[in-house]
Amino acid sequence: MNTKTSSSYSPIHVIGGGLAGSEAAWQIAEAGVPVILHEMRGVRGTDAHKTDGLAELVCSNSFRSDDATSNAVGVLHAEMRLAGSLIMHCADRNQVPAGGALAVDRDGFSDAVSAAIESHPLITVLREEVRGLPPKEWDLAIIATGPLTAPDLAEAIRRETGADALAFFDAIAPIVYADTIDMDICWHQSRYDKVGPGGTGKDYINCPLTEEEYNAFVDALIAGDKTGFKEWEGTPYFDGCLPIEVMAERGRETLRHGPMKPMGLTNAHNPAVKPYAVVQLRQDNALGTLYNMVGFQTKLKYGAQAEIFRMIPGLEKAEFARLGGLHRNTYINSPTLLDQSLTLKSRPGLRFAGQITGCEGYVESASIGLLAGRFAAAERKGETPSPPPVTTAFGALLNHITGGHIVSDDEPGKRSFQPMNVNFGLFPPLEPGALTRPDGAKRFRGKEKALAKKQATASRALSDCASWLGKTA
Ligand SMILES: Cc1cc2nc3c(=O)[nH]c(=O)nc-3n(C[C@H](O)[C@H](O)[C@H](O)COP(=O)(O)OP(=O)(O)OC[C@H]3O[C@@H](n4cnc5c(N)ncnc54)[C@H](O)[C@@H]3O)c2cc1C
Repeated sequence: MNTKTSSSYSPIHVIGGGLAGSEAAWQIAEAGVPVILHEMRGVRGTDAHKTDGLAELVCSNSFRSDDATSNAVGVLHAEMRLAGSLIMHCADRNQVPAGGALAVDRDGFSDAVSAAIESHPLITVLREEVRGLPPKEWDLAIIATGPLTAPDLAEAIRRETGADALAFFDAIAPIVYADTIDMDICWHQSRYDKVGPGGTGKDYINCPLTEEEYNAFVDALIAGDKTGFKEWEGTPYFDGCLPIEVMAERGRETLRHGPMKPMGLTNAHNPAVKPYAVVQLRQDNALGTLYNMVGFQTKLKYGAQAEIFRMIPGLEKAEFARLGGLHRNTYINSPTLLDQSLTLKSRPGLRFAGQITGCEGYVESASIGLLAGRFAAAERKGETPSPPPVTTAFGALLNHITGGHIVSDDEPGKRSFQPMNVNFGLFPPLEPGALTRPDGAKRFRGKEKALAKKQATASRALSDCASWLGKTA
């Protein structure tokens, strides 16, 4: 095996070159420790990945809100940037306009991550499927094989952990060729004309529906031909990623209050008439030739998808670059299995990272990869890994996964562990008296208080993260 080893340390093995594994490998190498990154794509694919590129985004191209002042995922972005994240660096350089969100050109992003990893003097990439738990010689290793871990390794993990496999469903949304969207019916506008970084307030394409069109669309969704998935019956959906037809089944108005809400949008072709519902499409590549249907993840059969989505005004002649789909998503019961440095308690030296630990989302997966990489590098150098304070977004998410924050009588493993996006509910409450109005008055009114709490939590997180990293925020 030809490995790059211009370091006195022996290598750490990272299995899986997705968002978490790529970030973990980068952090280890930047700490001066060599890495061998094992990625199976190129030899074996998954049901959702389409390329051999590292850190491929399997569905949406959005890293969600980039607002570090009052949004938890925006705070996580900022903390990752402070910690020298490769994933954030490449996302920032491949940004496409998306209102207040950070969305990326998916190919440009993955190419940038691949180039940085493959050219790093301390990282060796091996294209191979790892079929079992790391052998003894790999004394330090990280498993970051994601929700679509190949079956042999998934079975080996199940045998080692002894726990029943946990799983839920994730669905992906279709992507449309922009030049097949009828712009005599649709118009460009961001909700409430919000202007994000590099944006114009016109970042989305909007398709208007009348009440009659909306009702016909909902009926068609409910009647549509669904993918058969009997073997997975009883597996729950992740609530943040419900298939659109499942939302439609929950009530006629559900979609109009969810992904099809018309608020903050004015039909440029007919400003006097308020649309009853709106379908939004977000730019998916830097060229602006592809747009994804926002919140339209689906398990409808391919034929049914094309037919039903062409009922949407403006999409009558839409051609799809990719249709939606449904995938099983596997994760481990981390609160019982992992310690605070993401090490498997039953096998010192073996860490887990990314979505397989039970976090949810691209940014969260990458951030847990970042932490696992730092912890493993510290261990290799004979240092004690130091977890981030629980007041940071890193620490809040880590504590959700490892269960360290549970102070009730319940054992961590006894609660039902559900994958979760980062959110302010995971952060500890503010210290008494932490909220003060700029004018010095004590009382906040209504929404003002909720916003002030988020802002104070965000600012505490960034300053504590900077101290943890030995930097200034
Ligand atoms: C269908 C689907 C849609 C999703 N959509 C979104 C979304 O829109 N937005 C969002 O924020 N999150 C989404 N997620 C959730 C999650 O953010 C992504 O799955 C994310 O890619 C997880 O990052 P990861 O690094 O943990 O796993 P991955 O990015 O999947 O990386 C794991 C890597 O490990 C490799 N691998 C697997 N088994 C082996 C093996 N045995 N040997 C070697 N290599 C192996 C895989 O090829 C892959 O490259 C989705 C998940 C799924 C399953």
